[in-house]
Amino acid sequence: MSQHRSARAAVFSAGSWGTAVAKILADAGTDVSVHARRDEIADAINTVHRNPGYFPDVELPASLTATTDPAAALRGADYLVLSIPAQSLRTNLAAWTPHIGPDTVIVSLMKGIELGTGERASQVITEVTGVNANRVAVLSGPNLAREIMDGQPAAATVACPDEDAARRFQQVCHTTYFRPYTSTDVTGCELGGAVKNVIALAVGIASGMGLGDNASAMLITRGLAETTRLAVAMGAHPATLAGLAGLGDLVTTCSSPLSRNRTFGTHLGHGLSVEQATAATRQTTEGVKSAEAVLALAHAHGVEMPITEVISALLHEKVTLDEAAAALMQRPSKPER
Ligand SMILES: NC(=O)c1ccc[n+]([C@@H]2O[C@H](COP(=O)([O-])OP(=O)(O)OC[C@H]3O[C@@H](n4cnc5c(N)ncnc54)[C@H](O)[C@@H]3O)[C@@H](O)[C@H]2O)c1
Ligand SMILES: O=P(O)(O)OC[C@H](O)CO
Repeated sequence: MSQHRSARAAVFSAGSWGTAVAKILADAGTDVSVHARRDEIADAINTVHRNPGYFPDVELPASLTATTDPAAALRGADYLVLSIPAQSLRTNLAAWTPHIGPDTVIVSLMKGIELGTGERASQVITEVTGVNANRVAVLSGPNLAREIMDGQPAAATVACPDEDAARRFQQVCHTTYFRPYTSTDVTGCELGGAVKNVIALAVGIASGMGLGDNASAMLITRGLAETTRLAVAMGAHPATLAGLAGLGDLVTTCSSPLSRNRTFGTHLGHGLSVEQATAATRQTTEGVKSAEAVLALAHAHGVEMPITEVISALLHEKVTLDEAAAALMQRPSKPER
């Protein structure tokens, strides 16, 4: 990247988190081009500097532009920032790959595991694009898009096997309200981000069933234990799961009514079916699909994940709410670990 020009980032797509990260990047002085699927969203970003689909009340930096043309968005990009539903990544990325430059670093914002393959987003990215893993990074942490759009303070982790690449992206997304740290533990960050969505479904369900804060704390704490067991079995560093992309994200997602995963769980706890809860949810709720993929990883790695197991059974409507709660409470007694 030239020392004489600003870094340039292409953000795909103009959803909730894509828009928030595009704003962070632009506020940090990075040139940003957002790829939107719909003409009216791209036009509104370019003309009135707002995204009417997600944050009609927030004015975006005037330097932030949008297009529906992937080639135009990616032209000269130092960074391709990907923020689409994890289950749609493989197909979309295959279409975008011919436009990715030879030195472009790809940054995943996605918190999901691919069904069928059990792959994390960074693995799908290296497989589909052929880009070396040293050019693939992950940004993850306790980051509710709505709060960030309001300029409220937040921190996150940028993970990449190449620590210099992580440091460079850290610089281009560091603002007065957004503080990124670096890490080389991509596996830990991605698993922390994906599994917390499943645990947030559980906490939402408990809340919807009218259970108290003790039950929420139990699910958060034991949820972290099972997340850490899986992540460590897959090569992650345990400290990552105690950090922003682990405990931090788990706490914010399980506590906030802004979380789509927690809210989806609350709907289930109120007695809605999965179909009804899906109909009531407009935005991406990664945990609903990822629960099954996480459970498959747990089985493949011989790791016990009782909360994930019960949530997966509930999502497939194999157990009732009461049976799910009883299944967790009546497990054999054991030491805490
Ligand atoms: N919203 C947040 O607060 C937040 C924070 C951190 C991470 N994330 C993660 O970011 C990722 C994106 O979530 P989001 O909140 O932006 O979701 P969203 O539903 O708000 O936006 C998703 C975007 O992807 C596009 N999209 C939907 N289906 C698609 C498909 N099949 N093909 C191509 N594009 C498609 C939509 O048009 C939209 O632009 C998820 O993995 C989520 O876990 C979200
Ligand atoms: O709204 P959710 O449940 O997808 O959570 C959003 C972010 O991942 C919180 O860090």
